[in-house]
Amino acid sequence: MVNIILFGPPGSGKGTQSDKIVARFGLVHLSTGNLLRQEIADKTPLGLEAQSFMDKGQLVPDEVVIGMIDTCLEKNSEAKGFLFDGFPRTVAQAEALDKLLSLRKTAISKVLALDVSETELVRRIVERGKISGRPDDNEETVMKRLQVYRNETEPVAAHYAQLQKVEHIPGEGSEAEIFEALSGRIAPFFLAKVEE
Ligand SMILES: Nc1ncnc2c1ncn2[C@@H]1O[C@H](COP(=O)(O)OP(=O)(O)OP(=O)(O)O)[C@@H](O)[C@H]1O
Ligand SMILES: Nc1ncnc2c1ncn2[C@@H]1O[C@H](COP(=O)(O)O)[C@@H](O)[C@H]1O
Ligand SMILES: [Mg+2]
Repeated sequence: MVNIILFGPPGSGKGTQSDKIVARFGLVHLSTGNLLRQEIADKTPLGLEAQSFMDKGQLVPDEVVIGMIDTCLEKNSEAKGFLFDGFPRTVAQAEALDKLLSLRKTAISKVLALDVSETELVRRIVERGKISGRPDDNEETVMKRLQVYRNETEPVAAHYAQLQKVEHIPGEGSEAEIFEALSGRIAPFFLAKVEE
């Protein structure tokens, strides 16, 4: 299996690039943000619990998102690999993911981290807020989300850097350029499989 974490702060382009990556490589896209927004739209108890955290730019409790990912891994047991977007966001989530994958005799192949300046992140999210309908797409909430990212999510990169799994990719430029840079890091995992 090929398991990629697309890592980066809010607004760095994870969702945009995920759509292109799954189309090219056939990985299953697991975006915890999208899954949580679907739970909210469906008015499930999980969605109701998550909504208050999301609207304030806070993280949803670890056990909630880890449970969602476990269910998705189970449902997609035949997948050739996964593209994780917005997960893991805490070291506890990363450790849980490593365990869930190892139970399935697989592991994270690569963490691709998109680097974008804070000014550009805020600009993109405020712009996206004009059309997204996301209650957390406004300047006040994005500042909170960036603070949470620095405090709780950046240590996830350090966790995978210890395992030599992290590569940084410039996240500013055209979507096509960024996609080619990401694809160039993912393709070798598929070539290696063919040569085995
Ligand atoms: N290379 C780029 N240049 C300029 N704008 C971009 C680029 N890539 C994505 N965007 C725009 O920036 C906004 C944020 O992108 P996207 O939704 O992909 O980010 P994200 O990392 O998934 O954010 P979040 O974590 O908040 O879900 C979108 O409106 C998207 O169209
Ligand atoms: N992995 C996650 N852990 C905790 N909370 C999460 C996680 N993924 C998403 N969330 C919540 O949803 C919003 C939006 O997420 P996006 O990835 O930006 O769509 C995030 O601020 C958390 O509240
Ligand atoms: Mg996104």
